[in-house]
Amino acid sequence: MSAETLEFQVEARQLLQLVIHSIYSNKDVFLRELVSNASDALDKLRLAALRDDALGVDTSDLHIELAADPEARTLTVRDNGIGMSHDEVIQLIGTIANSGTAKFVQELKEAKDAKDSSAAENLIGQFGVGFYSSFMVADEVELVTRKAGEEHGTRWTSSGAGTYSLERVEEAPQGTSVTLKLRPADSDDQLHDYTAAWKIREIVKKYSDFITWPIRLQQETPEASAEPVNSMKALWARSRDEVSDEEYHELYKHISHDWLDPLEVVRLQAEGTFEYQALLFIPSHAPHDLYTQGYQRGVQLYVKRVFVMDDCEALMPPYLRFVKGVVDAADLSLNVSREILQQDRQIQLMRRRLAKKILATVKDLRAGDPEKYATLWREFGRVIKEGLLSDFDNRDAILTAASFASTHDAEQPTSLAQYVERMKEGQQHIYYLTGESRQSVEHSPHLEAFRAKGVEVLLLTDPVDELWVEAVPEFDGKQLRSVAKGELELDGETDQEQQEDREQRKQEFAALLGWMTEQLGAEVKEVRLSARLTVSPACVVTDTNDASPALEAMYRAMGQELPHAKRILELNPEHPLVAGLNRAHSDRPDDAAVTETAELLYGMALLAEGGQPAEPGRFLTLMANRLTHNL
Ligand SMILES: Nc1ncnc2c1ncn2[C@@H]1O[C@H](COP(=O)(O)OP(=O)(O)OP(=O)(O)O)[C@@H](O)[C@H]1O
Repeated sequence: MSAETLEFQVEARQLLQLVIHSIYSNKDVFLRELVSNASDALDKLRLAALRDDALGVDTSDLHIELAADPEARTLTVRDNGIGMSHDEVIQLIGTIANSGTAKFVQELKEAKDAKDSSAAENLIGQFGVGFYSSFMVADEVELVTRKAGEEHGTRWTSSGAGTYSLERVEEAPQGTSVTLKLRPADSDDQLHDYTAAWKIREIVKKYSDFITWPIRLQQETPEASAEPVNSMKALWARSRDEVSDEEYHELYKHISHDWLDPLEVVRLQAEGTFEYQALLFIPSHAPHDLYTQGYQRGVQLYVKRVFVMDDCEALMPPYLRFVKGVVDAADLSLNVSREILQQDRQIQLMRRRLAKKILATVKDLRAGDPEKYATLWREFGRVIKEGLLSDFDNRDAILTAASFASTHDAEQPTSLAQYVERMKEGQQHIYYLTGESRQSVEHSPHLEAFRAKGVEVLLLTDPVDELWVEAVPEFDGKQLRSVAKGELELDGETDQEQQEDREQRKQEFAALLGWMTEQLGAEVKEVRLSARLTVSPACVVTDTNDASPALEAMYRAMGQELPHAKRILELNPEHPLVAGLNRAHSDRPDDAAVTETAELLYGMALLAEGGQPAEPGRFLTLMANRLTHNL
């Protein structure tokens, strides 16, 4: 069969261009990526053979082989793993499945155009370019592969420009070999001589020592090739002081496909009836697709050092899906299925313990390394808060680990414990305000009385905040209370005098309030006086037991319709506009100007909280009318 020429998918082509003209300084990592892929392929083959007797493959000597030819300037990475079919080669090598690719490529291009090489390097580091990193060191790459169980193989070749060729190979060994036609060494560009045995050894030791398959370096004398370059020691089974941070970091990169170091390493050894070892990593940045459906969790399951399963969802609750690592359990079958794992009581206990350990680590970081903690919370706080809705057992641990923006400090987020410490005398509640952005909530009229009295309010602007505040009743015995809900009674200040004052005001405004409630009845359930406002004339609040508009919108987006709850319009009786409206209503109850002003007041209250009137056009016409009258 003759060769076919195919085009790379657009994003893949763009990414390749950026890799070829790479600004990524550490070129050595290409070998780590190829060895990592080869190791995964061996894991997959062993599992496939275990599950399917009929596959008929020889798994007695699974290994990775590195062969260099200094004359021809080639380096080959060969494995006798699972291999790829013709279609898989197109799918896996010719395209990039990652959903964030287009955005990543765009950002990378911008960084390159701006000649900002550190930003570009950082972006590549966050995304990882896997197999394509070969093109950092090679002019041409050839991949020959035969999938286990198939008869023919496939040869893929490319120089990394727009296209690649595919060709059927009648006789190919099972597995995959990748041959790089190396570019000339250039020490200025950190492009080393990758045909030198010492260099290859150095790279493998540094990046791939823990790989559980033998990595053999083919040399002139066959005897020398028998000894693997890597030690193959499972890092999770070794004690902490035997393993360097670098070794942990390289294992993390292999598991996660991240190119950056993890933020924190977490170890756990459980002994007793159900023995397991866990080596977990908290990444230093959130992946692009953390919030997309089907995001794969990165915890791998091993049974007695043998890889069993990738992204094992039974080992981590969904809100800790960003955690990567390895769990090695002693007493499971190699054939264990996902379904069995989900139901296994021991696994459930393990999952609970792992979650607790991660949360305890977050808490410890807060005290011991505030800078790391700040990064962690910035990157993953949003997803950890999802646990407040699903992990009842760990609710307190999550609340304790969490940070929130607050009116106390424009820059520094606060913990709930710190908030409670700062609570004013007589204050019984933890106050919060939810909204779309810090900017919109900070200017919300709902905060006015709190600001005036110096009472701190948490500013919650993640979508998940709307949900968990409904589900979490209290922290440390203090109830959480929205400043935009219900009747405001600032704690500890309902003294006799104020009560009387309020009663009198109510009577003065009773007629206006009754009339406005009727006028605006289609949209609001009540118009009343406010204790919240000191500057603005009006604001809208949600009744105590009703869902906020944001929550309603959220349920709608999830395909669930909540009954629409009308809200309450609150007026500030001290504001000249409200006082004037009250007078005008009692003097000229039938004047259209009074009706229009009442409607405008409601529209203004909606705008003040970042919303908008139901009919913005009508609002503007009324406003123009009123302004014209005043000229
Ligand atoms: N040696 C190999 N044997 C079998 N399949 C392979 C081999 N190398 C690559 N593949 C397949 O090609 C896919 C793409 O590889 P590539 O290195 O580009 O990305 P990745 O390893 O999935 O992720 P990342 O880009 O984050 O490193 C792999 O997921 C794997 O399915």
